[in-house]
Amino acid sequence: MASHIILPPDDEQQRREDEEQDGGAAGGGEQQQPPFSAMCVRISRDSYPNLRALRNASNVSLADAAHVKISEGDFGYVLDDVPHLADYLPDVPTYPNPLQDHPAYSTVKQYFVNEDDTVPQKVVVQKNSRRGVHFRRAGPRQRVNFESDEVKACIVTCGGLCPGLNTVIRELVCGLSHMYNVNKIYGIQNGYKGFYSSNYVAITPKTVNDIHKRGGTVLGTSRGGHDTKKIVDNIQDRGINQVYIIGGDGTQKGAYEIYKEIRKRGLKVAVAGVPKTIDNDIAIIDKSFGFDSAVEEAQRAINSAHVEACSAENGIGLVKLMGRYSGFIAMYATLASRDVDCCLIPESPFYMDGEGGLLQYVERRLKENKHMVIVVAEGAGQDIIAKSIPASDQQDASGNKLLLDIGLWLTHKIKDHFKSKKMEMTIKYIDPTYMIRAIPSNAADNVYCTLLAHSAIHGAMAGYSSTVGMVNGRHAYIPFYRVTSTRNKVKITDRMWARLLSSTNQPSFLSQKDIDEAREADRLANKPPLPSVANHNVANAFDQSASASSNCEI
Ligand SMILES: Nc1ncnc2c1ncn2[C@@H]1O[C@H](COP(=O)(O)OP(=O)(O)O)[C@@H](O)[C@H]1O
Ligand SMILES: O=P(O)(O)OC[C@H]1O[C@](O)(COP(=O)(O)O)[C@@H](O)[C@@H]1O
Ligand SMILES: [Mg+2]
Repeated sequence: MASHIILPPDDEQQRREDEEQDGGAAGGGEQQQPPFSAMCVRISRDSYPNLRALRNASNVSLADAAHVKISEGDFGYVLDDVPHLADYLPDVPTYPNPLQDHPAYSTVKQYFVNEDDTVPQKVVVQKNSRRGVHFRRAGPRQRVNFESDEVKACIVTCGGLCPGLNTVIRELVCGLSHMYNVNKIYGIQNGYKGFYSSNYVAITPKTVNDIHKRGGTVLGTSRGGHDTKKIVDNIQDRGINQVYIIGGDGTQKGAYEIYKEIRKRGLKVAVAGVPKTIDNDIAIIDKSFGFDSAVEEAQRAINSAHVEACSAENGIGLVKLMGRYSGFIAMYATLASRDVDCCLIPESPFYMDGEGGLLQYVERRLKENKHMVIVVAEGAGQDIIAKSIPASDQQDASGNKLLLDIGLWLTHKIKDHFKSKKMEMTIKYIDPTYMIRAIPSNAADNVYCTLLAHSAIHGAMAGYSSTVGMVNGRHAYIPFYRVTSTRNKVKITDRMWARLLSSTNQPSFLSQKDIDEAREADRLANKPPLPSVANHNVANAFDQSASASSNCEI
């Protein structure tokens, strides 16, 4: 992985401009800070020449650097922009947005989003803060790059299930049809491989009318099967010009590959990613759709575990929840429930035996309360299980590591412990993982899915290719590379995890070394390595925004 971005090698003019800029930026004195009151900051196109800021964002491979569009404004303002059709098709025509004649929208005071509106990545600032990184605000544009009858859109869902998938599909179809009068919309079946191995299915508002009441995805989904060339060949052959891709981090990586191939071929095709993940592990965005529904459903399992535990002598209820690398569902379900005595997540190491270990805590809790509830995220404690069970290193078709069953393993360990102590106890292990992600989305998620779908449509119609997402409560177009280059994780050095520890009263299980390591990891994650000749304005902006990257933190 490259430590920073470089300019495309063929852009000699840009290189010269950058060198001139370097001098200015390095020699600049202190700038006065503007008032920072609005969520969306308006910028002027002329105020930010294009830039060597490219070199300062982290986690972007050299090959991707050519696709990064970063612009600078005053007072440390940085726009991390998304690609547009006009970037490689300079003569792409524009048309008035048909929404302007739509009766439902005629009363809206300012329906169209100003082209220069942007959304800040960080909203908590200090008096002297630089303005930091911004994303292009989502929403309908005055002019679009597609005529309604020219659009041939397709929708695909990839990866694991998540509540709300059907709602997003429904709202994409209804939004395209009702807002933009698009009537050529196709469903790709069973994930990425469906682009080249199945028929495309025509979908209309009528056929999707009731699907939001059902869990799963009516289009089907799968892991693996991403073959960029075959996918783009099919898009090209079938004349598709808007591709809506709903899926998690793996899917968004795939969407980015598709976009790059489309651009390489010079096709007039917009790619819109709608991020999906029940684990809530997608970077930058506030929260992924379906997450609230999943946390709500998890309460039912935790309640059952509590009832079982309370009804037995020394009863333990153990609930395993999803969360491969990120323990957000476990953390939020625990905080919401208040019946949980211990929550274990992948981000927070723990140990079983000895002073301060899990077994000692369980024993103490049973002696005090006669019952307890443990919530464990599926990715927790994989390192300790691997010590007792040889790890197989198996992967799923998408290359995700297959996990060992921490719930079952803990159940046996706890049973063995109390047996050796000759202490009566009962443990009930509940694994509701697939039940939680197979439900339909709740009301709040349904609304969220609708807005995401609409943002995706407005962006594609206006010629942008990006992932859509909510950033600090406002919808934004986020570059693909940004959502795929890091993973959102629970920060055990943040206040939210402290709240959890204080609500469960569990030990933190952390040694000083663990804490130091966690702090160091945060520090490194928040500080992109700087190139030798740095533009400090932009570097600082990235610094600040990175420290705000822990979404779901209050
Ligand atoms: N690095 C990648 N490049 C291209 N496609 C990918 C990449 N990682 C995953 N994919 C594809 O994205 C799809 C979904 O990925 P997966 O990891 O299973 O789920 P999710 O998108 O929910 O994380 C799969 O079809 C997989 O082949
Ligand atoms: O059995 P499957 O379908 O592979 O799904 C299991 C995984 O799906 C997840 O829900 C995550 O799915 P995504 O990667 O699709 O977001 C994990 O929590 C879980 O490990
Ligand atoms: Mg994933």
